[in-house]
Amino acid sequence: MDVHVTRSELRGTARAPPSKSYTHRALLAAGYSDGATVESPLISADTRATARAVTAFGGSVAPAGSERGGDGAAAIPGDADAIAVEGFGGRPAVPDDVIDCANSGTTMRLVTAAAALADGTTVLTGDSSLRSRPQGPLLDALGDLGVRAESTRGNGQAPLVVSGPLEGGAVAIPGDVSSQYVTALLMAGAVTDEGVEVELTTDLKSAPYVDITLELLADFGVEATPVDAAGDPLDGAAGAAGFSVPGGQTYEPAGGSYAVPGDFSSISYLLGAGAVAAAPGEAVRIEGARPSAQGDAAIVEIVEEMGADIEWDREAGEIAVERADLSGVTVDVGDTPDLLPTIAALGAVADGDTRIENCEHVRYKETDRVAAMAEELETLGAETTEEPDVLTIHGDASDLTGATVDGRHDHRIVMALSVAALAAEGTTTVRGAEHVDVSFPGFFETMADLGMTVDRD
Ligand SMILES: O=C(O)C1=C[C@@H](OP(=O)(O)O)[C@@H](O)[C@H](O)C1
Ligand SMILES: C=C(OP(=O)(O)O)C(=O)O
Repeated sequence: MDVHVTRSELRGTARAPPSKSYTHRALLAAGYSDGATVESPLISADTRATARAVTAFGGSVAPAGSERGGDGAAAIPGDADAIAVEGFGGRPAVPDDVIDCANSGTTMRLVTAAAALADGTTVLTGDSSLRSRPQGPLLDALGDLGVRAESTRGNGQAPLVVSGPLEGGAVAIPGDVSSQYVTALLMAGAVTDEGVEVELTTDLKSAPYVDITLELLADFGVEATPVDAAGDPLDGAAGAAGFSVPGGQTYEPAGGSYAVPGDFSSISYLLGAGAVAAAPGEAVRIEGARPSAQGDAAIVEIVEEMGADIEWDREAGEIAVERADLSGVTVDVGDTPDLLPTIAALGAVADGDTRIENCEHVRYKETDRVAAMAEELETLGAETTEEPDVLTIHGDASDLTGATVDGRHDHRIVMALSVAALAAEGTTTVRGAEHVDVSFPGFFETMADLGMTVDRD
């Protein structure tokens, strides 16, 4: 599907969708439990993949309050305000079919480790994008823990074959490809007999996502600890040399339910759009923005540093942003890879250079987002410089004019280019707009409600 975005003035209030990262973890944690309710979940293509996996392992998912069973993930309406999960306990059944992780890297990593707990063989696949992403370090780690975990093509990419059961043990793994490998091992390790000790062989990228994992595990009564090189406990994942999770634990959320916070990766598009295109003298307001362990909340400070006037009432979870003349910034995205597309789009609108550093791991997402943003912003008239680990957008040499740009089958590229389109002369066509279904299904409806002129084919 193509959408056609015309330069617009925005005003009014939007609500952030629930966090995709928290929803994935809450659904699987509920699966590891004897059952729990996930409140305010994100219902999207990616989280439906995790819900399907929970069902495949012998659990069940249904809108809270509905009859048990039903068609599982597919039957959950997009506006479900809670999901009742029947858990499979610590031992997943061997699925009777291939688990399709669709476009979701988080699902594939977390479910690969879960599959290792089953006393049999599970096959996992995904769409062409997901089948091109790296799974090798997790497969090697599971292999070192005594599990058969292989790529059918022998190249560390899906389809994958996993044969358990995983008993636990000590394992070393790189931290600079995907933090999801660590999350996966910690979540599964808690229900093994022996527990899992993870040693990192490199620095940890995307560390705040492991903090999300640690926070959620604690909320489910599961203990997992980041440690320094001496093995001493740390308060969080930043700078950790490893992680330790005892076995034999039971997932049990306080009160039998878990409430998912708003998604700051999705908020970044709403905040960026307001900073670029809020009507003169008016603000764009965002609800559902309470603080959590999400590293992507850094977008507030980043857009402020670019020159926008932002008010964030953390208690109420409300952000207000007005349009501003933006200036370029230098940002390290080692902890916040998903912000690169948004920051790059804003850099194309700002004066001066925007330099996005420490971004090599952003090349391993749904697409190579460093190259994709460089190329598609240049189609709009921006000037960029791409290096292996740095993307620079030269705002002074960027004069955005509407054009046809390719969303690269990547939800974040689609949404970031739509933000850039708000500052371009004329109309911009964004191809592949349907991919917002992965993390923000109502994105274009939300933007239209704020005043974006958007037509769809
Ligand atoms: O754990 C998670 O929920 C995620 C971790 C990040 O991936 P990496 O850890 O692979 O950088 C991020 O890009 C992804 O959108 C979600
Ligand atoms: C990369 C992302 O998610 P995943 O790794 O789950 O595909 C994302 O949401 O930007």
